[in-house]
Amino acid sequence: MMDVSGVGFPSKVPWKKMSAEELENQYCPSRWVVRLGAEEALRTYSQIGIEGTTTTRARATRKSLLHVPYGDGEGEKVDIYFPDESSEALPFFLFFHGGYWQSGSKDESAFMVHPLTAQGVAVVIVAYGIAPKGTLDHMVDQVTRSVAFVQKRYPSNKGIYLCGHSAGAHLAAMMLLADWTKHGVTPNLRGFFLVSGVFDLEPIVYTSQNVALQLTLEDAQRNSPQLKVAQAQPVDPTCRVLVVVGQFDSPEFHRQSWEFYQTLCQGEWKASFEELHDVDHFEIVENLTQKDNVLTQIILKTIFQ
Ligand SMILES: N[C@@H](CC(=O)c1ccccc1NC=O)C(=O)O
Repeated sequence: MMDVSGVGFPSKVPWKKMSAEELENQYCPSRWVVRLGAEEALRTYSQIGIEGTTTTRARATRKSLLHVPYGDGEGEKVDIYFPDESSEALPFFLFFHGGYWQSGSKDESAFMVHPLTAQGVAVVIVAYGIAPKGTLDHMVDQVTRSVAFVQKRYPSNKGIYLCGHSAGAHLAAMMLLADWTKHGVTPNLRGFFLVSGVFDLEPIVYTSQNVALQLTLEDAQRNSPQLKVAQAQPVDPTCRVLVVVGQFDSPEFHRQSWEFYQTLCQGEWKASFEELHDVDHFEIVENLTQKDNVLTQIILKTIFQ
């Protein structure tokens, strides 16, 4: 009989039947890049991130507040980039970089600053304490505090939008589950952009990524929005959640995004799903440097709808 639900046993845990090599491959995004070799793809990604952030782009040309602390801990800093207008009644777009919770930094992740600030959006690039020094639980706490910080500092904001890439999409998705009561503020969350994310962390435990992360199965389950989001209530039921994956992302990354989207739909979340044509795990973010890019346009349309 056909499984019309699409979430029956065979489709739900295909990774459990994979060999260790196949699982490693599925969770190594650079191996799925078709336009370049794996190492060159990673180099290009970090080069575009650095160029977009420092030398000629965001920091040189936009009004900004750099290395602003959102907490007392080491590295708990954000960079805030502003549009030309001086109002603080702006939409705020927060970005959480990827790198499997063990690489990347805010200083090379300001990809989208130009096209978004040009349209009147303030962009906040968030740093968090990566592994092996930082634990995943601590990163989730840091990200929660960074969101609360923006709401407290800019109470007249016209909406807070969270965007994460890959591991950063996981951190952003954890904010769907956050308990804001202990932070003394309810952020004005209006949208989530979850780009090429990982939402069920259990398979990661069995890959080489876990050497630095040291996740137990319990850590992975506690930090898996896939397992928790159906029970969570949106603070604002009109808040949009957009799940996006690249055509050339691996089948496991496609499965992760699709199943997370389906679970969101089973709850009360206003979710949508997009597979972006002709892009891989890295181009999907690199292209946010361009104003005419399809994801840039989706983001702007969502913010200004
Ligand atoms: N070592 C990984 C790197 C990686 O996954 C990655 C690198 C930059 C930004 C996001 C990444 N993936 C998930 O967070 C790879 O070779 O694909």
